[in-house]
Amino acid sequence: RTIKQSFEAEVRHIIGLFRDPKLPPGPLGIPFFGSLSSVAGTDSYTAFSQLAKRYGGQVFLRVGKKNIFVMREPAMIKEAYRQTAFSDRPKTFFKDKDLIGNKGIIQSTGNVWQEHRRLILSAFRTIGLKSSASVTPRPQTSQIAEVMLRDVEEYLQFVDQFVVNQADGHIMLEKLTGRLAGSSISSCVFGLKKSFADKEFSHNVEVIEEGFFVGEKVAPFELFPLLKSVPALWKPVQAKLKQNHGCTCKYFRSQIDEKVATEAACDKARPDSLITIYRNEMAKREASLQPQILSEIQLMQTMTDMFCAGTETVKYSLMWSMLYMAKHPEVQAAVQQELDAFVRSTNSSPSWQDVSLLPYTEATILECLRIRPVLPFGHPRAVHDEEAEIRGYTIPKNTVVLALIWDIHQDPRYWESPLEFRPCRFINAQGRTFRPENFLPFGTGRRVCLGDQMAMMELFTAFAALLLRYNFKPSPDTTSVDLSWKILLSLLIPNDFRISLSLRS
Ligand code: HEM
Repeated sequence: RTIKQSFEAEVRHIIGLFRDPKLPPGPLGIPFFGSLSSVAGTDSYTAFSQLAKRYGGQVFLRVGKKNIFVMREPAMIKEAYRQTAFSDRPKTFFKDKDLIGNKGIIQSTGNVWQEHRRLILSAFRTIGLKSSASVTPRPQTSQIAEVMLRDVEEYLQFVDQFVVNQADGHIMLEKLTGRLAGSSISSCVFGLKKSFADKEFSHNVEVIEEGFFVGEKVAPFELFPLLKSVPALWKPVQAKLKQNHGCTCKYFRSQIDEKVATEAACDKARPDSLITIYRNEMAKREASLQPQILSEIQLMQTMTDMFCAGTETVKYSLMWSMLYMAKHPEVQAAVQQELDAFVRSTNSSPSWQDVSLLPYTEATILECLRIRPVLPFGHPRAVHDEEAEIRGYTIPKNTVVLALIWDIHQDPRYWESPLEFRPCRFINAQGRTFRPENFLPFGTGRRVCLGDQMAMMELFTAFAALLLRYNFKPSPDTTSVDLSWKILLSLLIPNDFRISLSLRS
């Protein structure tokens, strides 16, 4: 009966596609499979990019059970992503009630999302992770910059060990870089310093990393939910999802307890973490009997989300920057020259507070984010409650929406010689860095990345420290640096992260 109903629904849907002239252009597809054949055989990014080009800058298609709308024109993306109608997230298994449901910040929607986004933004301003309107440097930001510098110093001690023993060192370097990104979130956002040697912390970073691989396994079930009726296929994936979710919940629950236990020693008038600010706000609302959206469970999911959003993105961005330095020794030398001159004149290690004095270093990081944006189609959005309108097209309810940020970053209409690695494109005539309007590594619109400034602070601090201390070269067992890539769920990651580091004299 279910199969018959599904078949009828398919036929109705396909007929609908044929008849609706307001849908954006795209391939027609066949019952059950939709346009699977148009996207199979290559990675998802390339497939969507080719289709969007073929259909004039946007494409609407159906793959299995999902409607997908893909855009590659920056003006259209900005217009769509400003609208509430395009601000939802796809309904995936992660949104099931016994997993994440409507919690946290990444998957949540409606009031829950709005309240959490507002609260996190305000907490980030208080902590010093987001600029407020004022241009004067804030003491909180310089304190955070110091904390990041200390995390990076610990990272370098571990990287030194890898430099001594380089056998399989690239795997070690990748793991350490993940831990650095995680420890920054912990110390700067949660106000809890974590040592790289802390086993529980390292395990949590690994579970979050593994989440992306598990997410890949879930994808076929999202497209073809009928596959879930084959227990041998679905049960192991479902069990892994639940196990990892349980593990992260337990870890972040313990982090809240740890923070509460140390809170007494903190200055309550100057809260130093998202945990404290969140709990203070919760208590305030409880006292004034306001309807409660905030809760300990919501806080736990919000912490998980911040950790997920901020760990792999920063880790892979740093890995790409190391690969690009090994590939472009002339850029590497120019960055090192700028950094050496800074250290000679100030006798101190560069932190985020010095970014304006090191424009070429910052420009090199921006160029890495342009040429290898780690979220090349952003984080998927969705149209849910009602259909949406954009440029005369109607996008039906329940459509997944993707923005091809990487296509924009490689488009010769917006960038001169876009395939070349040229940090100077981010430096203006006055010698200062700037961000062109079609530079979108952090997305755009209502759900634009909340951690963009934090990410830049981390990348700058770590990249500057790495280049001051090491030379990057191709690994001796390869002929040249491999800049090829693959897609891991929604991340753009290096195909082969083999690289050689040596201490500078
Ligand atoms: C190089 C590093 C990073 C990159 C390239 C990046 C990029 C992005 C992108 C493209 C989005 C999707 C925006 C959209 O839906 O339109 C996003 C969302 C988000 N990012 Fe980042 N991100 C980075 C680091 C961080 C860090 C360090 C944090 C937190 C500390 C963070 C927190 C978030 C959150 C919470 C969201 C979801 C926002 C929402 O749904 O309202 N990100 N990021």
